[in-house]
Amino acid sequence: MARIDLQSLGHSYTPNPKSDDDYALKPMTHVWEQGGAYALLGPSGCGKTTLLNIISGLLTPSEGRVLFDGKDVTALPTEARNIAQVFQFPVVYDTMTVYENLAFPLRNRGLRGAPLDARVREIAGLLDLTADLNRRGRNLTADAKQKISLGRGLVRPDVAAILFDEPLTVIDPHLKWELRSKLKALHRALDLTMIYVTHDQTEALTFADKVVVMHDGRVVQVGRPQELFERPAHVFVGHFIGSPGMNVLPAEVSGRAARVGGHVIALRRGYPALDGKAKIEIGVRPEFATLAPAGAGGVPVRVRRLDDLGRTRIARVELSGLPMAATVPEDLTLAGDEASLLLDPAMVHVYADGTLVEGEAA
Ligand SMILES: Nc1ncnc2c1ncn2[C@@H]1O[C@H](COP(=O)(O)OP(=O)(O)OP(=O)(O)O)[C@@H](O)[C@H]1O
Repeated sequence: MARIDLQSLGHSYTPNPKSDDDYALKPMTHVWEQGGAYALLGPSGCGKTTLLNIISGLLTPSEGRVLFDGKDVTALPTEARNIAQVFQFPVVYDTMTVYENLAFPLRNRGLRGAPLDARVREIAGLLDLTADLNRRGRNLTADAKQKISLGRGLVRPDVAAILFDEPLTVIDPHLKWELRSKLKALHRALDLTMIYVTHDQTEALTFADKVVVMHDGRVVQVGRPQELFERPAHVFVGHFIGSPGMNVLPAEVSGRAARVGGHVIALRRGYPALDGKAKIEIGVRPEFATLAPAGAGGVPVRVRRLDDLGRTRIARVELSGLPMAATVPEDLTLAGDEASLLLDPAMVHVYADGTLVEGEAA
C-alpha cells in the first residue's frame, strides 16, 4: 500500500500547450492517502483515463511528478510500480481454473505453498468464488469472469494501489449492486488503496470514502459523498451529482440576500461585494427547496408539473420564469398552479463563474 502524491501534475497530448484548452489534464496537486477508497468521477472525455494511465505508468505526464510513498515513479513503467489493475473487460486465462487464475499474480511475485493457498482462499471467499475454484475460466459467464478479474486485482497484499477502470461495465445490472457493495466490504477487509474510475455517480458514491470529481480536464472537487451533495464546490458538481441535480439561478448577491428576478432569497452567510465581472449564481438542491401552498412565505413560484419518483415527489416550477425543481411534501395539496417555495438558507450557495464563494459565517 502506498500514499500517492500527484505534484503539479498535468498532461497535454499536444507538444507545445499554449492555453488551458490544450491540456487533457490541467495541472493539479493532489494526495491519495494510503488505504483510502477513492472514486474518480466525471463524464466521458473529462480526463479520467488520462489521469489513471499516468498513475499506472501507461502514460508519462507532460508536466509534474507522481510519487509513491515519497519515491518519484514518474518515469517508471507499469511493471516497476507494483500496482494492480482491473479493466472494463475481464482478463482471465480460459484454460486455467479459477484457483490458478487467482494464484497467478501471487506466483509471479514468488509466493508459494501455504501462504499462497491461504490468500487465494481468502479472496475467493470474499468474492463468493469458493465453490468455483476448480472450474475452468472458459466455462464461466462474463459476470463470473469479471469477479475473477477483481479477485486477481485484489489478491496481492503488497500492491501500492489497485486501479479499477469502469470495472462493472460488463456486469449484469442486477449484479452490479451486489458487486458494488462487495467491493466496499473488500476495501474494509483488505485495507488497500483503491482508485475506482467511473462516470456513474451511484457507483462512485457507494464505493468511495472520497470522490474526486473531474470536469473538462480539471479536478473540481475532492470530498466525501455528503460534502459533494451538501456543498458542491462547483456548479458542475451540483448538476452532475444528484437526480435531479442542483438548481442554479442567476442572481445578484449582497450581504445576506440574493435577488432573483425581483424576489429576495435569504442566505445563511454574508457575502462581501462580489467581482462585478463574474457571473453570479445561486445554487440550491431540490432536496432543500420545499413546495408550500401559495402565501406560506418563501418565494412565489408557478408549478408546471409534478413528477412522482417513487419515494419522493418532485415539482417542476418557475421562479420569475426560471425553471427549478423542488421537493413536494407528502401531505401537500395544491389549489391551482400558484405555490410558495421554502428554501433552507444554509443550503443556498453562491457561485462566481461556477465556483463556490465562501461566505462569512453567521
Ligand atoms: N491519445 C490521445 N491523443 C490525443 N488526445 C487524447 C488521447 N487520449 C485522450 N485524448 C483526449 O483527452 C481528453 C481526455 O480524455 P480521457 O480519455 O482521459 O477522458 P475520460 O474521462 O477517460 O473519457 P472516457 O470515459 O470516454 O474514457 C479528451 O478530450 C480526449 O479526446
